[in-house]
Amino acid sequence: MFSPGLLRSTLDHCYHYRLPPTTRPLLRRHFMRPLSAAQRFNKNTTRLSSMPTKRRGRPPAPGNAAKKGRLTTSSELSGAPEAPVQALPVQSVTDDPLRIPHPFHSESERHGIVLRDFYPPEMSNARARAYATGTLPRPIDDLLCAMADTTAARMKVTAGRAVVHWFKMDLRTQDNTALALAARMAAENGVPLIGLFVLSPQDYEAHLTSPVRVDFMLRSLRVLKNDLAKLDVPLWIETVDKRSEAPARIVELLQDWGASHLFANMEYEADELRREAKIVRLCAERGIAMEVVHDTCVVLPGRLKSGTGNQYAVYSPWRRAWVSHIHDNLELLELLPPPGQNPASTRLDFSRLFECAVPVAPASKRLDPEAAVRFEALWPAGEHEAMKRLEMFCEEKVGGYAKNRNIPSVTGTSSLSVHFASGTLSARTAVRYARDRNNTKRLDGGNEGIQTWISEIAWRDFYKHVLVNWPYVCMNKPFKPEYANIEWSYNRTHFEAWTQGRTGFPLVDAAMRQMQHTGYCHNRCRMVVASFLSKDLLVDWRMGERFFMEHLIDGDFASNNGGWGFAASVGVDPQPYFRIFNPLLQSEKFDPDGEYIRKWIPELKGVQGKAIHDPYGRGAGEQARKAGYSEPIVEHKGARDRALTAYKKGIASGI
Ligand SMILES: Cc1cc2nc3c(=O)[nH]c(=O)nc-3n(C[C@H](O)[C@H](O)[C@H](O)COP(=O)(O)OP(=O)(O)OC[C@H]3O[C@@H](n4cnc5c(N)ncnc54)[C@H](O)[C@@H]3O)c2cc1C
Repeated sequence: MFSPGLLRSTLDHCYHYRLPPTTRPLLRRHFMRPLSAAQRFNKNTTRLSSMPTKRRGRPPAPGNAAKKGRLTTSSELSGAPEAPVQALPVQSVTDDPLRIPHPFHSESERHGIVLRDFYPPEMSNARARAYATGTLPRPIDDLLCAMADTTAARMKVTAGRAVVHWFKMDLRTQDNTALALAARMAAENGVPLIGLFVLSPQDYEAHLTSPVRVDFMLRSLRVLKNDLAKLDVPLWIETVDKRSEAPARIVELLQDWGASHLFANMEYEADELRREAKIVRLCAERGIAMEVVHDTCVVLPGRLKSGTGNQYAVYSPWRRAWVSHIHDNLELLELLPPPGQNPASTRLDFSRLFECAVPVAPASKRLDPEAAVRFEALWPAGEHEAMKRLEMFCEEKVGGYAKNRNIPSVTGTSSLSVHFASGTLSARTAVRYARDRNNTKRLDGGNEGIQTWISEIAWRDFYKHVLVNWPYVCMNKPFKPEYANIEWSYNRTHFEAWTQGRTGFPLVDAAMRQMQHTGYCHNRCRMVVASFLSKDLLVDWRMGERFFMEHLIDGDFASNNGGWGFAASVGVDPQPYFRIFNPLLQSEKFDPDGEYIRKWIPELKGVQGKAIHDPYGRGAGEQARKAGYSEPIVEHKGARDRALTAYKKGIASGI
């Protein structure tokens, strides 16, 4: 059973969406205010306009969804044809100034940054700012309103034949908020708990999920399925070809199983928040209660406010607030138990569900057999492996973390990001485990390695907080909208040299080869290569962001976007854009003996001394050339000047 403190915190996680009294009227006001002419136009012409209706960048028809039930008609949710629309005069979308795309939108489409199969053109900077100021509802507002509007309906729902937990990026049984709540409800009502996982190949395309990440998730699902089976809990895996069909299919499954409660943890990306808002409403229409709760962060996004009542946009003060909030609310670090045993009758009553096999990856995301074996050996999957890795790191490495974490040739970091990204480990468990090993039992005192490591996990929370409050970062816009006006380069030769580790800058090349080979790259090296692409090559940072997502095993939208924002100076980092990494100095400082470079660039194995950092500039050019290593594709000083000019001009352009 849960302790009182833990129960409180769980309910807080669960019912945060019922909104603090001060927020609720605000949101209500926002959603109930009369529609502007432009909004009325958008609402009426959604199907007449050329814009697709399912996309990350489009807000819900403002002010309306809840009241008019626009999002909850079954036909819209199921994608079935609707009754013919009365022909309305076709007006230009430019009637709504916020719908005018950004002037450079065709560049971002042409270079695969905005995926037009799924999303609208790149939005204007004005539209991004409208999200920032709350003039446009954020995706989280959609979900909060859906939850608020369905409260009465959900409260009335009585226990059905089963309770369902929908696993998403929370592939674990330990300390899983929604799963624990589902399990408790099932136990209290004497009905079985059922696990559900929805595999959507289209989502993998739209979200650029890498094949290694899909492979890791599927392997983790196998572990999860076995663990649940020991508790007589079935795990049903449903493949939904069209992502727009997922909401209706989920409801259908619940109805088949006679389940009247569905639990899920919240995911903070725009598509997911909007999808969950739809499912909440659809479920409520069908007499099913869907509960979406916070779980993935230690501190709920949006919970911490600065002295002026605003959301923090800078990490350091936010982290101080994060630490003191946890110290004041220690129940945030209490861990939830795994589910208990299902009734024995489950095996009979739901026998078919136990027969469900974990599918193979969709064709476009499948690893070749050699790579599959390699990645399985490199990255054992599942929550037991995550715990083993956490214990081993805290026993052997965390003490030296502050000293070693920036040295890529040393295995000084935890490599747990893959587990956080797939949810095989909760961030709470990691923080709690490390804190308990600290002599002060504080997050900001005692062992320096532990403190530093916990503050890195705080970065993960911070970037999710940024994503929730500035959701346009999830719609291909930079956090600082005016940085969208920089005239980036789309030089294919440069970009490919970067992706293949052939830029002639050894540290950059070593890092990119590490990523290609292992699906992972050291944090310092991620910063160096991201800075190199966006500043030295002036290539649109979003091409790099995409490439990372397509190759990383720990690809996580918020952290990846945050990291790119930091390195390209377009994000929350308060440092000015003219702080430009010098790849040579970075190499000398963080890989002084060239150990990391030699490991990943066999062509340079024989290069001795300091020449390893710059073979062509330091007398080892002939040797490097003979071994087939590229010459530098740019000259840093000139590239730096070019970047400074382009940044300055773009920001000043005032678009
Ligand atoms: C350009 C760029 C892209 C990145 N893309 C991703 C990504 O897709 N997914 C991802 O998980 N991390 C990303 N990061 C952050 C960071 O590089 C990785 O989290 C880290 O290298 C993972 O290694 P580790 O688990 O050994 O980290 P450790 O040093 O052991 O840190 C522990 C945990 O803290 C979190 N963390 C550490 N540093 C950061 C950071 N800078 N930002 C956010 N969280 C952090 C991670 O969850 C990490 O597992 C990116 C950083 C940059 C600069």
